[in-house]
Amino acid sequence: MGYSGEINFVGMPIDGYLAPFAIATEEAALALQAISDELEQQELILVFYDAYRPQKAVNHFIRWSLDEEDLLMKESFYPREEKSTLFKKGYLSKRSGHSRGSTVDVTLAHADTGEELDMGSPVDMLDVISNFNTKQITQEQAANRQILKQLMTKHNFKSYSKEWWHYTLKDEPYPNEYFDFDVE
Ligand SMILES: C[C@@H](N)C(=O)N[C@H](C)C(=O)O
Ligand SMILES: [Zn+2]
Repeated sequence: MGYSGEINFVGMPIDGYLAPFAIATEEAALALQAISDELEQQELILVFYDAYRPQKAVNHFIRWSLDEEDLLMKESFYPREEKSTLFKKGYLSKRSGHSRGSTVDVTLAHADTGEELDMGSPVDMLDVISNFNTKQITQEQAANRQILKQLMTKHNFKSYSKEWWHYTLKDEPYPNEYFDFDVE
């Protein structure tokens, strides 16, 4: 839940993230619980990087993208992209599914060690290597992305071609509402 701290592509706590919590609609939360239950048999766990995102946080991302001089986190999060193109290229959205409450950024980890499966790029690496079907990763990394995708799609989440970690509930309960209450 990096947006309440400093380890994220902006490099500071993001507006509206007052605590490292994951909030989701009841419908999404129930589906995610079912996924977690199923993962237990495989000794894996779901790791959350983001869930509900206030619109004020999206507005923070927009302001940040317009500040050409602030390249504090470029090397770690968007080394091959210009920050001014991140929205245009689909790595960020001005009307984010996250603000509708039924979108999550997730990965898988081993239940015993907490070690994340190798997906070929870290969550929020804003780069072509994070595109689901990139050719820049190994077969094993691609297989790990498939494990996550199969599980999420089985439980009615749809994937996003630009970011292997980003999933939205298919029948989301608030398809046209962009919430703005704080994460706390
Ligand atoms: C920034 C990344 N975690 C993300 O969620 N990107 C999508 C496109 C979004 O902003 O909704
Ligand atoms: Zn996302």
